[in-house]
Amino acid sequence: MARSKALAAIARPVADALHAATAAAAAVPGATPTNPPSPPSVPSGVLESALRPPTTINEIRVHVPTDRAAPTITIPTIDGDLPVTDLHPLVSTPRRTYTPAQLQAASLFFGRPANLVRSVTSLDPPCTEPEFPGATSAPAAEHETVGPYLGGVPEVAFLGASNAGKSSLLRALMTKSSAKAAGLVGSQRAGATTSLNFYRVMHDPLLVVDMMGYGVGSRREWGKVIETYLAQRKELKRIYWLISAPSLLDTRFELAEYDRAVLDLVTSVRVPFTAVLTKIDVIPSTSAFLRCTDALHRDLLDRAQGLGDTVLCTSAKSKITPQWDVHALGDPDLVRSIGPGLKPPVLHGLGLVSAMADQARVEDDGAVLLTRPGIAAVQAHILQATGQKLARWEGKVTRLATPKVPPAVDLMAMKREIGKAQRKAKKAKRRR
Ligand SMILES: Nc1nc2c(ncn2[C@@H]2O[C@H](COP(=O)(O)OP(=O)(O)OP(=O)(O)O)[C@@H](O)[C@H]2O)c(=O)[nH]1
Ligand SMILES: [Mg+2]
Repeated sequence: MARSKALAAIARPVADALHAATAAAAAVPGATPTNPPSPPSVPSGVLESALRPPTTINEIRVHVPTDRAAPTITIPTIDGDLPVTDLHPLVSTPRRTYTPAQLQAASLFFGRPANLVRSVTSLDPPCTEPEFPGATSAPAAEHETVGPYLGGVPEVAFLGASNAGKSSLLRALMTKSSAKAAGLVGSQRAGATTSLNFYRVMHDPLLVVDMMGYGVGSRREWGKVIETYLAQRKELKRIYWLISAPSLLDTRFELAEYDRAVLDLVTSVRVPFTAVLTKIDVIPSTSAFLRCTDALHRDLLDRAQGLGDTVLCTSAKSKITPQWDVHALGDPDLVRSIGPGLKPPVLHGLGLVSAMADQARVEDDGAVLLTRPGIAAVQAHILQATGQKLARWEGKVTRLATPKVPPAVDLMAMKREIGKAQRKAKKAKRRR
């Protein structure tokens, strides 16, 4: 009831904002969002405040001295280079950390067969008024409720704009065969998922809901379904709000108008939520990665009233080679030396993501290949959000003769391997 009231209070402004944003996008077919003016540079005095992230991080410079003295990392600002230690409270990502055993336990849980148990296209009361103007016209809606069958089971939902990567992330959480059997596929076409789809792993008391998207490519009546579901579903324990890295790169690190409106909606329904930065494999550099997470944090701080607790970073691609500066941010010695608070896995960059990957492998040319970055962390997060006991699954991990998930990344070993591969490559080059 309280949720409904809160929703009623903001539904109209949200719908208006969605209308404005979607109509603007629809007005010029194929138009890309106009780039906002560059944010002003921030004087270092402002950066000292631990409450707000910086509004500019253009580039990070890393200087690693040859004499093994402590390296320095600086960020250029209008007041000169700012040592990165000063930025620690601002640029570090507060996130839950999981032990390797917990991550393995979560993967083990999701490694079992999962099913699509229900698809819902419309919720009672029937939707009569379009809430996402600018979207295409509606097919005849089939009205149904989620039903008593699924009542009482804690659930989490994947919310995000069309094409944000919701279905792909869910597919990455499950085994290939479960995802195939459940018909869970990602699609290049925005608006591919047209219903609320409830998935369940075995008979465990946990449902993961893949939602239809909002924004460009969505349909009018979906907005009402999304709002009603978020506001009224008492089983909903946590919302995972997905923002794709390509969309942030396109808009020069600004959230789209409709994403901001949805952030306000999510905040108003008072369901805890977690932001997920998806498709991190397309991010071209460490500084772009920092600016993506920074943009999300800024909006979470400004608008989410402390409800959105963290930013998880994921790629649904099974293997990625980040193009980031491996030596700068993945080097544990370096990481340790730059400041007490700035150590893995809190650090942005490769250190953070590789710590979240199931496995990191060094290729012959020294490139690092990460397997399923962020996926096990999302699995563990979901288990915690729905009250599953990770410890119960940890026990099973140790009893398994061959754990399905490879051991967690050893950054030191990775560093040694990178050095070895690079020396080998150099030698081969000299010989040629
Ligand atoms: N590079 C890259 N592409 C991705 C990733 N995740 C999803 N994609 C692609 O993004 C597109 C959209 O993915 P979906 O999972 O269908 O997105 P969605 O949010 O479910 O979209 P709707 O169902 O339309 O709301 C597909 O072409 C995917 O292959 C990722 O981690 N990396
Ligand atoms: Mg989908």
